[in-house]
Amino acid sequence: MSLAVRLEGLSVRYGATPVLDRTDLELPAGSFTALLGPSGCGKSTVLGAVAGFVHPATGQVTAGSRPVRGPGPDRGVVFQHYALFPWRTARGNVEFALKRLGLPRAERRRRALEALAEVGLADGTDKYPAQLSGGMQQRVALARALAAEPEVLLMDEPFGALDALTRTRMQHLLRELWQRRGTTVLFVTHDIDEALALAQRVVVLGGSPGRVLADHTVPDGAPDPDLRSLIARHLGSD
Ligand SMILES: Nc1ncnc2c1ncn2[C@@H]1O[C@H](COP(=O)(O)OP(=O)(O)OP(=O)(O)O)[C@@H](O)[C@H]1O
Repeated sequence: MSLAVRLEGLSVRYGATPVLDRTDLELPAGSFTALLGPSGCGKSTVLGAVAGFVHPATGQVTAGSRPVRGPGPDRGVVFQHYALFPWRTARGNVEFALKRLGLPRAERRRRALEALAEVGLADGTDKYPAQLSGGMQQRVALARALAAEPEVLLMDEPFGALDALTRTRMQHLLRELWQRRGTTVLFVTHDIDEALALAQRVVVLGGSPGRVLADHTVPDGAPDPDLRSLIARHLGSD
């Protein structure tokens, strides 16, 4: 089993405040893991450490075979707030993100159009963010992350601002994309049902400073109410 991401003894402090305490986590290549936990337990901090935005006080984060020293194109990030440039079209936003890869213009365009089609926005490529719904803007953000062909997709409550129906649609889209592409996904949420609907594995973070409280495999097939209650208990016991 090859690992896409490894956290070894990761501790993070913001100033004098410890936020994560010696956290270990391994993400096998191609896996889909949800990171679940109450507000403030350090979920975004774990994701930020893998993305390379947050630096460990102690411990190490490895992506592929390389220690993480900062952001890189091997790790794509999707946030709750889409952070699109309002003055660029959907295609322009995706193409712009590809500039840092040093790809020729024609290749940037090809990849942008392909990624936008993959997220169901083939007809919206020339629209500006203000002309797109929240769900569509999040599709652009997803296309922007996927167009760089990252090995790891890091998602921080990406559907948290969407209405229930759009959210369900986006969850289906994400599952499909993951199955098709085999990208390793780390998905932060505080919604237990979202975690169980999407992921193969649910890691519960909690405590202050945060640490891994539980790590569950999600069986394929029908929802498992016992697993749901067990995870809910872990969340409640924080
Ligand atoms: N840049 C920062 N400077 C200082 N404290 C921070 C910073 N970022 C986060 N924190 C604090 O660190 C703790 C963990 O934050 P983090 O955002 O990782 O938690 P979270 O579990 O993702 O929370 P939420 O579900 O609310 O997004 C919180 O107490 C938060 O207030």
